[in-house]
Amino acid sequence: MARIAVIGAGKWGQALHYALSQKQECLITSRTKRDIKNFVNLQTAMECEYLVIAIPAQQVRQWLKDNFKFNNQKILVASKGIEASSGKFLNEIYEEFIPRDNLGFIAGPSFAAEVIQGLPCALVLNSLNEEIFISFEKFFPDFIKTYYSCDVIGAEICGAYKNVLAIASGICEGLKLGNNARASLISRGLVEMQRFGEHFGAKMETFLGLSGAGDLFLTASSELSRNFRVGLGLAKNKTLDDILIELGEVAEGVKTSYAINSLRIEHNIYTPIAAEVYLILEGKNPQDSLKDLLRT
Ligand SMILES: NC(=O)C1=CN([C@@H]2O[C@H](COP(=O)(O)OP(=O)(O)OC[C@H]3O[C@@H](n4cnc5c(N)ncnc54)[C@H](OP(=O)(O)O)[C@@H]3O)[C@@H](O)[C@H]2O)C=CC1
Ligand SMILES: O=C(CO)COP(=O)(O)O
Repeated sequence: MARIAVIGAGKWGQALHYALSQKQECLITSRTKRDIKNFVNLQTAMECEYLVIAIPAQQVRQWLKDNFKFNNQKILVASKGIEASSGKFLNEIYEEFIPRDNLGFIAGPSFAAEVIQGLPCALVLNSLNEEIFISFEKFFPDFIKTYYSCDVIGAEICGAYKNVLAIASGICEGLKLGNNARASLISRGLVEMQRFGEHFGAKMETFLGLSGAGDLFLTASSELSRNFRVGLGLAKNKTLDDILIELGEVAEGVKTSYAINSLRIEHNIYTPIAAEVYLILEGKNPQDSLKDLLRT
């Protein structure tokens, strides 16, 4: 009997399933049935001792309410985002359903499209309980180097915030503002997300490592990123609806922009780039926004 299962067979769930199938049998399940080796129903997956959950951040609460039965499973959360309706981080939502000692959170630069080809990458497994890291690290294949961190909130904020910054970077690219502008935006974005994180107790070093700078540099500089592609579409004055239909996959930065906007107002945090992304999503002209951000 397999001891580990992935829940959610989107891009990231399938890539993690591929990776976690290298050393042992790994089950996978999803809302929509798929022709994938070891695809099982949800009940069978839920019987595993170890679960990796890769569903969009905005769906997590409802999914947990409707489907999850806690049976002392150890869980790695693979999603990146902040719940827009409440401004809650994913660790806060999961902790409403599962004891925190059973929870871990994946962070770090990891495009599913590369992981599923077995290309090397490094991930951080974040948990307040180091035993979660020790339990899960042995499941990962040689091409994924894993690190431990206890800075759960830092990892959550990095993974969510960099998606919003990737939208801004995609806009900058789409408007052909040049490499200098993009590097300015990304590095200022790193400072911005660190300032936001500090407010919630995140550690500075998390922002300088794989979860922060690592994932931000990756996502904010590649068309492999869905969030970056949302930015490219916005720069072409496409409607958000058209962009998301064309994408056909989740771009977490869109809803997370709304969450960050509410949190920055509530907590009075200076987040100029995320604020402009929010305004663009609400209809501001991207060119005006980038001018407002980059001019002296
Ligand atoms: N793709 C990547 O490179 C990476 C993605 N992530 C994060 O992983 C998460 C998932 O992303 P990804 O897999 O790429 O997204 P996709 O859009 O490829 O897939 C999302 C999957 O979530 C499932 N899903 C959607 N809504 C629900 C729901 N209400 N209940 C249950 N399942 C649902 C769908 O399953 P079904 O198709 O069966 O309906 C769908 O396949 C995101 O938070 C993303 O930021 C993190 C690192 C890398
Ligand atoms: O989180 C990711 C890579 O680490 C994937 O980013 P996108 O969702 O923008 O494709």
